[in-house]
Amino acid sequence: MSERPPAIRLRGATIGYGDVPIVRDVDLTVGSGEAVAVLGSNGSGKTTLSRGLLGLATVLDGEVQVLGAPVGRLRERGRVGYVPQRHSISGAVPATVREVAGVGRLARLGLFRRLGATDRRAVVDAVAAVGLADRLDDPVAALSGGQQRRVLVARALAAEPELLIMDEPTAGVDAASQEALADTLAAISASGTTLVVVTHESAPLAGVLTRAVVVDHGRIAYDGPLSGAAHHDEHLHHHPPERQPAGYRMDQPTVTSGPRTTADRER
Ligand SMILES: Nc1ncnc2c1ncn2[C@@H]1O[C@H](COP(=O)(O)OP(=O)(O)OP(=O)(O)O)[C@@H](O)[C@H]1O
Repeated sequence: MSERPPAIRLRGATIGYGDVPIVRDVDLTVGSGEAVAVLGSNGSGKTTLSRGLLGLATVLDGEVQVLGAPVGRLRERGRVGYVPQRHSISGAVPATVREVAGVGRLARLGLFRRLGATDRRAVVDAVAAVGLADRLDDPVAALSGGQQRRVLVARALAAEPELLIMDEPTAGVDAASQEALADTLAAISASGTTLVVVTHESAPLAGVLTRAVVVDHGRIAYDGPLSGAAHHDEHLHHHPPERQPAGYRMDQPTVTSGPRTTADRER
């Protein structure tokens, strides 16, 4: 048995935006090293739950602890990696794949440190892990949407986080790359990293994710083996959402992007 605290611990947690609750009265413990799928229909609250773990949505009631610390109080933020729900990196930023992945590594080091040889190697490894080794020095703007999505995954991997939270990492990613991602996540999981993956398509990652949490109208409707989740989530095969919020900048450190505003959502 691990002596580490649970990676995630929610007790009576209500999470929302402003003073509007979205996820209500949730109890959930994810042990260190677990690999969990968060499933549920569009709008059920999956993203809000994951953003609550990152301090990007408001904890309105109850307790939310991440890696043993109340949310927002974790000092080394690079211990938690996040792949946000975006289909691609919006253009206009003249950065290369290596540079974007490097930003993820900086989140671990603190922004004013420089990348050393070990860090640079971790960045290259992360990019290779998502199958983009041959695109390292290409501008991300020259990549396809699915490839840009993989760069976001590499950015999170580069920090070698203890807890990796991914929102729809396989959306818009082709089958071969999904397989590569599954292999990468399997390796990370085997090394002890805790995985929480919000997804509409658990099949590509079924070999990695063992436990499923199904969110329905802001509450947990099922928590058990992934194999038993399907009939609790009749919307599992719905298409992932199409939203692409404005104002997103890929040069932001991994977990510091602010919550979406109402204005963003209405665009
Ligand atoms: N920034 C926000 N401000 C206010 N309400 C929000 C915000 N983000 C999401 N919501 C609302 O919270 C509810 C749950 O949204 P959430 O994104 O958590 O759902 P989801 O289960 O991840 O859905 P999807 O599968 O479509 O991504 C929705 O009703 C949505 O309108």
